[in-house]
Amino acid sequence: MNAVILKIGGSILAKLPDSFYEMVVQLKKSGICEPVIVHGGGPDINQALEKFEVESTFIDGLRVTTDEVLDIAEMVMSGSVNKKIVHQLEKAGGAACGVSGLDCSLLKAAPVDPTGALGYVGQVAEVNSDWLNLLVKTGIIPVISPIGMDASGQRYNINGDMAASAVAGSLKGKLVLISDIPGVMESLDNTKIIHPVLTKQQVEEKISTGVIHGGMIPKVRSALKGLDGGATESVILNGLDPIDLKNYIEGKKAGTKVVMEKEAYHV
Ligand SMILES: Nc1ncnc2c1ncn2[C@@H]1O[C@H](COP(=O)(O)OP(=O)(O)O)[C@@H](O)[C@H]1O
Ligand SMILES: CC(=O)N[C@@H](CCC(=O)OP(=O)(O)O)C(=O)O
Repeated sequence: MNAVILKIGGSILAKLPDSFYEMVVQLKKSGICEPVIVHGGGPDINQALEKFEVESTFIDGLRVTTDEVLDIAEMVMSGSVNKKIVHQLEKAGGAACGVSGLDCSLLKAAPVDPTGALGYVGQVAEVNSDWLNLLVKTGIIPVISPIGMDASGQRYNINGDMAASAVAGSLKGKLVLISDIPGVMESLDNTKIIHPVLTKQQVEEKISTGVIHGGMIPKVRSALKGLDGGATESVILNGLDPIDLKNYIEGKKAGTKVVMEKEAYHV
C-alpha cells in the first residue's frame, strides 16, 4: 500500500482551502496513494483552555498535561477539530472516518517522560495497523486524533507530529507534516531561506543553536523518528499553498525533506 500520512497542524487548520481537501479526495479516488490523516489542534486547545481558565505550559514544544488539560485536549481534538476535517473531506466527496487513538486501541501509548515532569504526555508504543489497513482498504480516509491509552487505561495527550510519525512508520508510508511555514527556515524573519533538505546532524545542530525552536522541535524530531521506524520519506510542507502537496506527490521539490544522511537524498 502506498500510504501517505498527512499530518495537519493546528496552526494551519483554519486556513486550509477547500482545494486542499479536494486534492486529498482526488488522490484517494485516483489510486495515486492512500491518504491517512493525523491532526493536531494546539491553537484550538489553547483557546478552550483560556475559556475554562486552565493554564498550561510547554517544554520543548510539548504541552505539560494535567488531568484537567487532558480532558480539554481530548474534547477539542477528538471532538470539534476531528469533525471539522471529516466534514471538509465529506464535503469534497470523500468517505472519511474520524477516530481517536482510543478507538480499537489504534494508538497504544506510553509516557514520554517517566519522571512525570510532562504529566500525561504520551508517545505511541504501538499502532493497530491491521485495523487501519482495513479502514483504508474499504475506501475510507481515516482521520486520527492523537489521544492514546496505555495498558492500565490511562489516557495520554500525544503531540500530533509524534502520532503521525508512528502511523507512518507502522504503515511504511510517506510522512508529510503540513504546517503554516514553507519549510524549515534559517530565520523566521527571513522566510526566503528555506532548507530543501536537512540531515539528522543538521537538525540537532539547528535545535541546539535555537534556529529550530518551539513547535518545530517535535516536528523535525518526529520526521527523523518516522524514518527510523519504517517511514519511507519525511517532509515538512506548506499547507497555505496546496501546490506544495501536489508538487511533492509528483516527485518535485517542495518544503523541507528530512533525511538521516546526505547520501540518502537524491532529487
Ligand atoms: N526554523 C524554523 N523554521 C520554521 N518554523 C519554525 C522554525 N523554528 C520554529 N518554528 C515555528 O514552528 C511553527 C510550527 O510549529 P507548530 O506551531 O507546532 O505547528 P503545527 O500546529 O502546524 O504543528 C512555525 O509556525 C514557526 O513559528
Ligand atoms: C503533548 C502535546 O503537546 N500535545 C499537543 C497536541 C496537539 C498538537 O500536536 O497540535 P499541533 O499539531 O497544532 O502542534 C498539544 O496539547 O498542543
